[in-house]
Amino acid sequence: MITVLSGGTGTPKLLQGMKEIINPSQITVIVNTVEDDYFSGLYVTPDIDTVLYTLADIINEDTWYGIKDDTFITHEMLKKLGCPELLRIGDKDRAFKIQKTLLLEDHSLSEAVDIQRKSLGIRSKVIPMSDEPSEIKIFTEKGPMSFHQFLIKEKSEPEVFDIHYNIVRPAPGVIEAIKDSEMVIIGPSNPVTSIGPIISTKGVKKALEQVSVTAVSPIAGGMPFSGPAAKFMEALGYEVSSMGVCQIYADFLDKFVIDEKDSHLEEKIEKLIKEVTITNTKMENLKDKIRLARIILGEIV
Ligand SMILES: C[C@H](OP(=O)(O)OP(=O)(O)OC[C@H]1O[C@@H](n2cnc3c(=O)[nH]c(N)nc32)[C@H](O)[C@@H]1O)C(=O)O
Ligand SMILES: O=c1nc2n(C[C@H](O)[C@H](O)[C@H](O)CO)c3cc(O)ccc3cc-2c(=O)[nH]1
Ligand SMILES: [Mg+2]
Repeated sequence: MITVLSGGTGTPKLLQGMKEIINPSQITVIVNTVEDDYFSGLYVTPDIDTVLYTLADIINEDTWYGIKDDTFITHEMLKKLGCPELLRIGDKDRAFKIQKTLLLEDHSLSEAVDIQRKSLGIRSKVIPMSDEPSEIKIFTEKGPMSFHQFLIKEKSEPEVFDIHYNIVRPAPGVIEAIKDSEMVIIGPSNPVTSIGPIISTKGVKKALEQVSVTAVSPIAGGMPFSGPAAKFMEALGYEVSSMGVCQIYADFLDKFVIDEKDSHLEEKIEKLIKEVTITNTKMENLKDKIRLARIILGEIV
């Protein structure tokens, strides 16, 4: 069994490559829930839905959220009716979110996700990091705001001073999945607001210290490939580099895959962890994703 820790963009790309070279039923994905929130009365779990749509091959790869070729009739009508949504939710995607919201009336989040996973014919297990609600606050020059206000309304522009989120208990199966795994892969997701909440979940760090953990850097040449990771790492006092990412994971990390642009960091990183692999970590197409997955899985495939 391989367990993967995931957010909603970088790691789902890697999952596309992994499921091509190992039996999907051998994969368990533990997903970030810190951004989960209500929009238009629906309980939206962005990273979970992206992972489910990716494993079901229906993800919109232009945005890394929502369903490909979806329509936005309800979203546009809501705007006309004067109750616009912060998130641009598609019509099929909305149906999926309505189903999850209804399931949550008498199921936990992890039970609801497992029912939706099966309804999409996905053989990999998908587990939310926790069944407990999280709350995240981004402290900026414009004052404290929610993750989506910062990301979407403010387009990640304001300067960030700090990030706070509450520590939650793991969902059933999270600690067991880590402990029973041949290897745990930390995908190239935002180390602060995607992987940070997962490794801060009670008992997860201790479990990671007992197994083989490999991570892929979401940073190359001092820059993230996308999104606000640089601002968040700076706010927490980490260098915006693969070295900074390595320091965030240093307590439990065994192997680290970094980009060719960071080969100058190899020696420094090897002082912290056993094994460094240098390769092209940019995933532009399925070939890239399979090549990177093969390097990470090594002798397992
Ligand atoms: C807003 C976004 O959060 P989320 O959608 O949850 O995304 P993740 O945290 O899962 O991933 C963002 C993370 O991914 C890195 N990324 C993107 N493409 C690539 C790639 O081709 N290779 C690679 N090694 N990393 C990639 C990117 O730099 C981001 O840091 C968010 O927080 O950004
Ligand atoms: O940046 C955006 N992210 C959108 N996201 C992604 C969401 O903001 C995620 O939290 C981020 O990708 C970070 O994980 C959506 C996710 C969904 O599940 C459904 C709809 C959306 C819509 C948007 C959007 O309009 N803009
Ligand atoms: Mg996310």
